[in-house]
Amino acid sequence: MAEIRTAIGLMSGTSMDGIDVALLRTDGETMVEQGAFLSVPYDPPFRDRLKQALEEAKAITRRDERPGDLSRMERDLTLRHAEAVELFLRRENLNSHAIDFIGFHGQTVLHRPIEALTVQLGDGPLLASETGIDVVYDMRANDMVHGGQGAPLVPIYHQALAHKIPTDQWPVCFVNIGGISNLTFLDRDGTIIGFDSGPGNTLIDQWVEAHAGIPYDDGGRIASEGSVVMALAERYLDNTFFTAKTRRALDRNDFRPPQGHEAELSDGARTLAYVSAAAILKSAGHLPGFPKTFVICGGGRLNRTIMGDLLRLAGERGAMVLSAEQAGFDGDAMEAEAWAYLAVRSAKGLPLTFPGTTGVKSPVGGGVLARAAGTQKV
Ligand SMILES: Nc1ncnc2c1ncn2[C@@H]1O[C@H](COP(=O)(O)OP(=O)(O)OP(=O)(O)O)[C@@H](O)[C@H]1O
Ligand SMILES: CC(=O)N[C@H]1[C@@H]2OC[C@@H](O2)[C@@H](O)[C@@H]1O[C@H](C)C(=O)O
Repeated sequence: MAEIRTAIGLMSGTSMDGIDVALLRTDGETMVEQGAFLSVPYDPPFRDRLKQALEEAKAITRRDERPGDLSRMERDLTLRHAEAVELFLRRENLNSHAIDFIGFHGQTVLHRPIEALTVQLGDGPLLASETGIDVVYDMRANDMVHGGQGAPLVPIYHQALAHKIPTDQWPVCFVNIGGISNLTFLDRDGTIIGFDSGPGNTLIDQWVEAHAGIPYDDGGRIASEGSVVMALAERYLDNTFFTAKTRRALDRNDFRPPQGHEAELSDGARTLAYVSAAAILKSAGHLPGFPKTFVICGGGRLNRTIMGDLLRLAGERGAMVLSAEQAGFDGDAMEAEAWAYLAVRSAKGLPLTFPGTTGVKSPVGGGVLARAAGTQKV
């Protein structure tokens, strides 16, 4: 029997809302047993520093460069991850010796697949020495070296979970609506296709922050009071990203929020919620078949306006839309779980990405292993 490992996954996503911590026991293949989950939010000043880091990162031309405050930021971010692990272990009454690996995503500050440039802030060796646990980090870079888009990486984890969906409901499409949205299409013949599908919550967050001073539209309530400004929605949906022949991984800055004068608060939120849902359906047009079931994960599933639009748009084409929870999963924990799963795969030398998921030439592994004493490439 394949060896079972215990791993902690750490995700700090494009929404920059905090650090998600998830425990997973897995063989890195079909055996997956979910454990506890903890979300540690960033305080507003730290979020502001992260936003500033995205600006400073625009100057990076080589992935090891850390202009401006980025070195200090990388250290502070890593120490916050170490604190999150410590808090998690304490709360779960676990000893660090019980954990084989940490899968450390870090914070993406720049992602330019056309230039084969991806930068995640996160110091693996520092996290390993702070926690005393082996850390697998930098899991996107090797994919890009081999011609991939460097994202998404979560599809292979979705595949490991998908057996929970009854086979008569396949093909199934997992959709993660985070800062950016991405999807994974799985069919019974083993087909696995994944790509970024559009602006998830980023535009909505930026809109309500600029015009109402709040970080996100809780429950989609503001949007529910507005109407879609179709001309504005179409401007986003006409972006060449949706019609290009090849799928491309997105950077947080690929879509910009509307100008203040283009809509009033609730109409803007309503329009951007519609854009989030319609973008997913538009991107799904590039799949080899239309899914029978959509499973919606990530924070966007809590925006009832986005979910309502998805139900209507997918329903018009005969598909069912389920939240992660309705399908038997934890929609908040899934990405952090994925990073734990990927860490175990990386340490076992199993591929992380595939031609159908990132466009990489052939399946490749990735990640760098930082031993609690010393670093090596895996
Ligand atoms: N209760 C809620 N109502 C509406 N939206 C919510 C709610 N909770 C979270 N969100 C949205 O979800 C976002 C966070 O989602 P999530 O944590 O899945 O993203 P992420 O992991 O940071 O991003 P990515 O998957 O792109 O890396 C928030 O920024 C917010 O827009
Ligand atoms: C470069 C980068 O960090 N991309 C993220 C981002 O957030 C969502 C989407 O864009 C996805 O491509 C990816 O994260 C997920 C977890 C992934 O790689 O599967």
